[in-house]
Amino acid sequence: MERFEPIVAIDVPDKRKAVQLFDRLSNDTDHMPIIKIGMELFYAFGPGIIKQAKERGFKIFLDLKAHDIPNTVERAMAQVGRLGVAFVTVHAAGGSEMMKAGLRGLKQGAAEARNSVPKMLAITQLTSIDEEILHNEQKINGTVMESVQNYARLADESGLAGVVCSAKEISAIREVTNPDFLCITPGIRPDLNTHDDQKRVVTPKQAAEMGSNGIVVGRPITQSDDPVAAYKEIRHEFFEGENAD
Ligand SMILES: O=C(O)c1cc(=O)[nH]c(=O)n1[C@@H]1O[C@H](COP(=O)(O)O)[C@@H](O)[C@H]1O
Repeated sequence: MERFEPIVAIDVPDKRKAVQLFDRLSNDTDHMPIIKIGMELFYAFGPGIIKQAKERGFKIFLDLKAHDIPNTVERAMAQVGRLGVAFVTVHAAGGSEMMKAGLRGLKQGAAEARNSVPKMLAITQLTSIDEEILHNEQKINGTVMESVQNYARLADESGLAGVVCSAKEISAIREVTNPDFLCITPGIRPDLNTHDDQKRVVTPKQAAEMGSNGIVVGRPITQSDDPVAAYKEIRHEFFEGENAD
């Protein structure tokens, strides 16, 4: 099973803080994480911030969670394909037509820029959603697990590389998807007493045991007094000591 280096979500408001984290995570670690650039940094600093991370040797997970009509997503993904990133995200709730259009655009943009095609991942149910929100606000019957499983099947059928989900749903997803389908899992907390706004959380070790292909971790690293030490500890837990820093 393919397992990626931990994906560190650099959810910070200013460029200086972001670059400081890039420097520390590239200079002070033997195994560099994948860097996740999300809406906060990208809306403020655009492709330039990706370039700054790439210059330090990082692979980039660009998390803009596209969710729009198929034509708009196709055209947006054509632009993303030109940026030379490793992963991109779309919402499975946009439907199979949207996901297929996004993939088409991504491949076209990547080919034009002679980049390799980024892995496209579908958001299933955000890890901040629980059954109460599913039932009362989204008006979806059934369990979170069933909804996530349904979206994963749809993403796999649409040709995507994988999904973003909680590690808790991996075994249900594996029942309905191709063997090499990726499950990338945020909602990671080394200390399960600290949830923040996350609802479906597991530890790095539990994520590994549940078959996660890669963990996404933000605040437990970026808000730590020592982000490098926190990263190393989380990485060590995920890889259970093998190959660890
Ligand atoms: O797509 C994501 O990365 C994502 C999906 C999801 O369901 N839940 C989720 O938390 N994320 C992202 O994962 C990161 C989690 O951050 P922390 O809760 O600080 O570890 C954030 O950047 C979220 O945007």
